[in-house]
Amino acid sequence: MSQSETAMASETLGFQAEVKQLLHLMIHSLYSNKEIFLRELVSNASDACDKLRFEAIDKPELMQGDADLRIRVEYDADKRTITISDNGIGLSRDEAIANLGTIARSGTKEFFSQLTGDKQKDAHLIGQFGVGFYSSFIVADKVSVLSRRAGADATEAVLWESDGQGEFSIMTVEKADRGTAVTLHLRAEEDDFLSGWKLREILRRYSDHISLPVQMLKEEWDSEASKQVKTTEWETVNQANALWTRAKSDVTDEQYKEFYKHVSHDFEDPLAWTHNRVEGRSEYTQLLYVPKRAPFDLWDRDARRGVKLYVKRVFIMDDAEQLLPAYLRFVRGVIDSADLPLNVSREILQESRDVRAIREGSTKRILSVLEDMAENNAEQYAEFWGQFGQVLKEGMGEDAANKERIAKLLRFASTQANSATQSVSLADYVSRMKEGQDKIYYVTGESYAAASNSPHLEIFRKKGLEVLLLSDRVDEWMLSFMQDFEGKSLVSIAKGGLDLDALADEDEKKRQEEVAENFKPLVERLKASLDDKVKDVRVTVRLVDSPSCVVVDANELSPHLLRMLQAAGQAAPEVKPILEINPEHPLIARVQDANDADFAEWALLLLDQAMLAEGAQLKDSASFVKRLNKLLLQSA
Ligand SMILES: Nc1ncnc2c1ncn2[C@@H]1O[C@H](COP(=O)(O)OP(=O)(O)OP(=O)(O)O)[C@@H](O)[C@H]1O
Repeated sequence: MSQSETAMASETLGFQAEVKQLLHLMIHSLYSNKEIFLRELVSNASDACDKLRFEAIDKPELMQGDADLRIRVEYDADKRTITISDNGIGLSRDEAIANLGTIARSGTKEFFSQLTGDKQKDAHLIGQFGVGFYSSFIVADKVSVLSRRAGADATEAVLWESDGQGEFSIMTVEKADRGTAVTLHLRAEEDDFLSGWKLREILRRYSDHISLPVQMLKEEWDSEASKQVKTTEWETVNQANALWTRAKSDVTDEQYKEFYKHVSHDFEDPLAWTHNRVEGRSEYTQLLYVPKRAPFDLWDRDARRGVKLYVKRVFIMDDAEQLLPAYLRFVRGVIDSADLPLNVSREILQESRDVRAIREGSTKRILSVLEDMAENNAEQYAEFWGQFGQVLKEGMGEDAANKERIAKLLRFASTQANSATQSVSLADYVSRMKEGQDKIYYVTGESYAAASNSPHLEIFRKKGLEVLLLSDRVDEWMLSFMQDFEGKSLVSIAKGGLDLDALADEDEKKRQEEVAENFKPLVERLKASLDDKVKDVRVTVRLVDSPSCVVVDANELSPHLLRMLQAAGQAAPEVKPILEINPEHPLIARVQDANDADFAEWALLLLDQAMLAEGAQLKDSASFVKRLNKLLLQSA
């Protein structure tokens, strides 16, 4: 290496606690997959070259006469080292400290709290997190990073070194050329990697898709020494063209998968992908992937998104959020535009017609991938839905143009399957509708258990009518954008008067009217007694086993939504419930016979227990308990 190390301003710093934890876990859980360190370091080197190429659009002087970007992998069998070097953007001293000693991603703490100590589970989690640079320590007991930032003087280079135990040292040194060289001092048992053949094999497997040349020194057979010896000539060991520019037929599934790992920093294979060249009004290539697993920061609105933007093969930016709507933020991949200017900024992206065309086209593509999966591979779709269903639901509100397609992709829990798994599509529901049924019924609740035990379901269960059970946080919001599906309106069974007329025969209707008439005096008495606590009291047919329930008018916010608003600290209007009573329940007969002194207590009890069943918290639970005990004793 052509540097003279002047020990200037050397300091030793500690890793952030999470880095220490990550290093420890990684070494122990990823050991069976250790060759991935090379993929990660080559991937970082390639990113560094991409970044330089982008910065050089405005500042061509950064190239300093060396515009042939490339990555080199060398090994030294005597010193037992492997060095991965690039002539990319490089790191300044401050950047080295910030990027190679901390993890600057929000949610890192929460992520680490999920780790269990179980190697296999943790390996998955770490994979999701992205192992990156730190994977070097799986095979190395000392790592040196020598780097000079593009544009910085030769004397402003930096040498970062660590044994991965908790600290790293950093000093300012000299480096003749721009870029980064990462040198791994291999652990004693890792000598296998000190082989040109072995390293080439790993590079072809994991890094063939890298669009820059990955070079190694050519080796020749030396018959005198009876071994392969290195020459001084560099040769390129990968295909070195951008994978997405190749014809589909020239790319194997394995290559697609490896490329996915490079762009997504994911550890696992993707679930599906779509690769197309779009021509016409706007010209671009898209290679988009649906991951298998949700990243740990899927719910973080500021988390990085996954699609990289290239313009004519030049990397422009990571996570260009304009390229896909937010509800598809789980998608990873690359979009390469032939139309955008190279100096495109985030502001320009926002206004660009080309970007709009790309977004619309890419959204349609992803929806097609999902539709295809839903139709032809239900098991895979179920896996997708389990991970990303809640995010896709946001599309109902966010993407009016594709609402109908998204609606078909939705899956719900329902009384038919009687399980919390969301597997019922609206089309399934419609195909099972009873004769005379013209509505799609649903109920919302804080949890699956709350929804599936709702007293509102009683009559539906009795009549064998299917009801969708909704309990995801996003559901109430989604429902406000979903009035109907294929001409059938969606109706909450906990709102408004229940209109099951279409399903009741004449005798039943007549009987209901008679019952309502007979109970009029009781209803009036309850109204008077509960007064300002309820909006109305009425007799219902929706209950079978419960004596009472509460509902709200069809145009009012559901109690569940109100509670969510309150929990989020938002001002929520006060909505008085409508109390409905089940005339067939023995307790109602009991209330009817109560004397004036007890009647008020019974009325409150009917209301409070209905509120509880619905999931509300009572304002005065102590009085409820007292009242309950008093009335229990009376009937003993
Ligand atoms: N060869 C390199 N040249 C310049 N900067 C680098 C190089 N390698 C790493 N870095 C810097 O160090 C940072 C951390 O790298 P690391 O591999 O840990 O994470 P990452 O690539 O950002 O993402 P992930 O953790 O998902 O792999 C990078 O984001 C980059 O800024």
